[in-house]
Amino acid sequence: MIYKRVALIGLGLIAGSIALAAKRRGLAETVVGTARTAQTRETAQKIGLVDEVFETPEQAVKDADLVILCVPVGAMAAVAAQIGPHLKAGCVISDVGSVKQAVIDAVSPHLPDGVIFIPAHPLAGTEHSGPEAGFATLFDNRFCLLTPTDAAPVNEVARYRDFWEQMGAKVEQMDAEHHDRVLAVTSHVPHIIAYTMVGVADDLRRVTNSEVIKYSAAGFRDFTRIAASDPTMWRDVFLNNEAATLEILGRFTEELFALQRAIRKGDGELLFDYFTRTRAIRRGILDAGQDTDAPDFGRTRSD
Ligand SMILES: NC(=O)C1=CN([C@@H]2O[C@H](COP(=O)(O)OP(=O)(O)OC[C@H]3O[C@@H](n4cnc5c(N)ncnc54)[C@H](O)[C@@H]3O)[C@@H](O)[C@H]2O)C=CC1
Ligand SMILES: O=C(O)C(=O)Cc1ccc(O)cc1
Repeated sequence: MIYKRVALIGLGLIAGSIALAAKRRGLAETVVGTARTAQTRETAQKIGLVDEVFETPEQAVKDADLVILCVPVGAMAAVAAQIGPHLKAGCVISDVGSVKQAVIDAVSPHLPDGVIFIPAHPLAGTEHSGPEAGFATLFDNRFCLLTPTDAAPVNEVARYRDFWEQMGAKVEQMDAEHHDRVLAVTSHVPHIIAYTMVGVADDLRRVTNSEVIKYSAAGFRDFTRIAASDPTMWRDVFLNNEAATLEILGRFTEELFALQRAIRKGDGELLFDYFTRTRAIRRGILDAGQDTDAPDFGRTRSD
């Protein structure tokens, strides 16, 4: 056991997976939770996701040694304001938001002295959401990035790292701004590209009444999976990682125009060289052993 009492705020895919993974490995004596809607609370209770479901975040965090905010990034500030005065002295508070600097800025002002904030981001998920989407093996062999400030005691960071490692994750530490720049490239912009491509195909379908969906090949199917991700969550990601995503999107559109020009000019050499370079990147990922077990970026439970 690492923490006696763990409280999860928001009972969706990530909180559900934490509850199941922590229970599976006996990392907490008690895991409690709360969710905004009565329906989510009822479902969580019915499927036994946590030991106890509370109606309000204030009730849920009472006496908790570890509190994890598992709500959309845009909701973090309001939740922190609500629970701040009710946190146990010396407890650890964390979050799982896909963006880190904005969450630190939103949450920190609401935390009383003595509470230890260790932001985290598990690089694991699916396009599904809600309490029934969670599963115990979600974090197995996936990275979890911690972005604590210097104020967090080293021993508490080590303890929290242990918690994630025992849930199956590979834990690394970096500063929040760096995290947001890296994730803009590896996750946020790829998501907006998928949303765009599916939107374009949908527009075409309407215009030509063609059979885009019916005959969609594997590449497009992958886009549709990503583009089925939760709209609230992804709206909040872009609103809260604006600078980094805009910078990467700027570079992306420059490259896209270069490729567009090559196609128009019949510049096969440019296209071939470009695709040869990108193929090597994929092989690099495979060689690093980061794709063999991908439950999230590559496939889902239902595949
Ligand atoms: N879905 C994914 O693949 C991943 C998500 N994350 C991050 O984890 C967090 C949670 O995501 P999921 O578990 O996927 O979402 P989810 O939609 O499955 O669950 C979110 C939970 O937050 C609650 N909630 C929503 N708005 C709220 C509000 N305004 N106030 C209070 N509670 C509210 C919902 O009722 C629900 O219980 C997000 O910050 C997301 O960026 C991190 C890694 C992967
Ligand atoms: O489902 C997928 O392909 C994902 O990309 C999952 C995911 C979504 C958001 C994150 O912050 C981390 C992982």
